[in-house]
Amino acid sequence: MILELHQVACARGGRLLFTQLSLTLGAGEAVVVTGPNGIGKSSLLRLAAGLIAPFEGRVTRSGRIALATEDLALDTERRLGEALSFWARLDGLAAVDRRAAAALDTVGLGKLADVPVRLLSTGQRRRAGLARVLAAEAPLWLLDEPGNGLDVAGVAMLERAIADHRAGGGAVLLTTHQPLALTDAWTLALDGHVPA
Ligand SMILES: Nc1ncnc2c1ncn2[C@@H]1O[C@H](COP(=O)(O)OP(=O)(O)OP(=O)(O)O)[C@@H](O)[C@H]1O
Repeated sequence: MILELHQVACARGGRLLFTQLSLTLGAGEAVVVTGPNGIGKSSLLRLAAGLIAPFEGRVTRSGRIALATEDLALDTERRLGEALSFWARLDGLAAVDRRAAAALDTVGLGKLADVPVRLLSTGQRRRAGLARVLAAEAPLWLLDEPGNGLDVAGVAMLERAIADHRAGGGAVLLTTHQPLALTDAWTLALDGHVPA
């Protein structure tokens, strides 16, 4: 088990968003969270990441996580390669520069390692966010709308990265409004968990 949510309820701003949500993610599994704007998809990822506490129920994780949201979480003043190495070092990983370079190559940004993060385009920022996830080598990926702003090749790269991560025993919980080609992924429709 990489992630388990047991009978979880989530409240934000004093409002109950969803209740009675149970979910188990094991090695190689992927769950796609669906639902309309504002239903609580990002909140669910934050719960899974441990950034917010459940109102009720229990969240259990067995290892490190890599979370990618709208916020790039890379130092905008650093060069891209250095910004990625910084995170990998913080995660206590070895060979951080090599790891960062490999991740940048995978997302197609290998030539931009020396460019300051603030100069990246929208899609390049998305790719950089995925590079941060790749470099973290965490078993659990939590991806909030990872395809936003990506071109066709970028979406294909994202799908491949997710497949490789799962093939290596990782798990993925993600939200998306756009269709992504993910083999044998479960869909979790949050609509079914909105309190009456
Ligand atoms: N820090 C916060 N304090 C209070 N309310 C919040 C907070 N963060 C989110 N909310 C509220 O929680 C609800 C769910 O937000 P969330 O971002 O989880 O939705 P979502 O399903 O991801 O939406 P979208 O599809 O638009 O990204 C919204 O009504 C939002 O206003």
